[in-house]
Amino acid sequence: MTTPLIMRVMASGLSIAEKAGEVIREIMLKGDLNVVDKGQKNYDPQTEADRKCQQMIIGSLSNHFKNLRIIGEEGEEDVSKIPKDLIVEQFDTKFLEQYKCPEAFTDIAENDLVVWIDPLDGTNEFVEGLIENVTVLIGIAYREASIGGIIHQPFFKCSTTNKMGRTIWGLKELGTGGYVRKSPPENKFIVTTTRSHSNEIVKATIEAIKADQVLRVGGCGFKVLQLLEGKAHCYVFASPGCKKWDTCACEAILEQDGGTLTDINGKHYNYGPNVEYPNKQGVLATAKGIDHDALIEKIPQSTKDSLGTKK
Ligand SMILES: Nc1ncnc2c1ncn2[C@@H]1O[C@H](COP(=O)(O)O)[C@@H](OP(=O)(O)O)[C@H]1O
Ligand SMILES: [Mg+2]
Ligand SMILES: [Mg+2]
Ligand SMILES: [Mg+2]
Repeated sequence: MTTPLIMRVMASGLSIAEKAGEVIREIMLKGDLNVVDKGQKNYDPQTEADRKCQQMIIGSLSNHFKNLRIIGEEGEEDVSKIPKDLIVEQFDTKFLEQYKCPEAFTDIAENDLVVWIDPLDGTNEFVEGLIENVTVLIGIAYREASIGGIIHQPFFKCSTTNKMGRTIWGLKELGTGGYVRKSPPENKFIVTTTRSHSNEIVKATIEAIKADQVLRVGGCGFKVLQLLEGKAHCYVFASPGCKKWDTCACEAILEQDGGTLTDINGKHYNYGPNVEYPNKQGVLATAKGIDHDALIEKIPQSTKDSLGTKK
């Protein structure tokens, strides 16, 4: 019997994400990030690593899955022009040997899926040398909902093996892997939020939550890792700045872990092929066991009004 598509996409994504991590470390070591500002109004850096990893991920997935719809942060790619040495052929065989496809996903076809790629999440922090914040995000949507995700953290150093890089994954109805989940402390309430994209509404919303501690770090992926590993109770970003490629992988992993990721009104985003890219109603995520609805109640009405309530 052939391996179901969703398992092959996951296994290919796991291998590609690891290789993308190597590319990011190499470029960092070389020392020239070759930064371009792609922002219209505000500074929005893109480095050599964002560009090369996007080519690697899109080129490699398209090589195996010709009809897969892939949307990447750095724009359209002409797959025929992607250098051959960036193509990753491997599938993570350990993943395929260890896990069986969930019953609900055995009959998925390529054109039922949309894959959302953030080749390097936390670019601002990468440029500033805060490398722990950097992740590679591959999110899989089926029938408009996020069902699978991969977060690779290239600069994570394993304390026992000293190996650089780790890959965290989640697939609906199957489970998660690559990390050890931890609950956040019970004696205080910690919120994590943006470090480099704040504004008056973002600040006022954080104030209203009255957290005991506010962590300001880069990247949607890194903030969700903080929720998985008990470093924060919730992630609050009352801004339309995050895009579908930031949240798709994160949502699947966090929700499979028992947490929740929605907009600030508690609604899940639609990750279908024709949606707008910005998450216009912001991002609200809670770790397993944290009351998501209670957090929504704490968001000021003025914030909800300013971000709107439509899809
Ligand atoms: N105001 C804004 N303008 C552009 N991008 C924004 C943004 N606010 C958030 N983002 C994007 O959302 C991701 C997480 O942001 P933050 O680190 O501030 O929490 C980053 O992804 P990238 O680093 O992949 O571009 C960042 O660029
Ligand atoms: Mg991003
Ligand atoms: Mg990015
Ligand atoms: Mg970017």
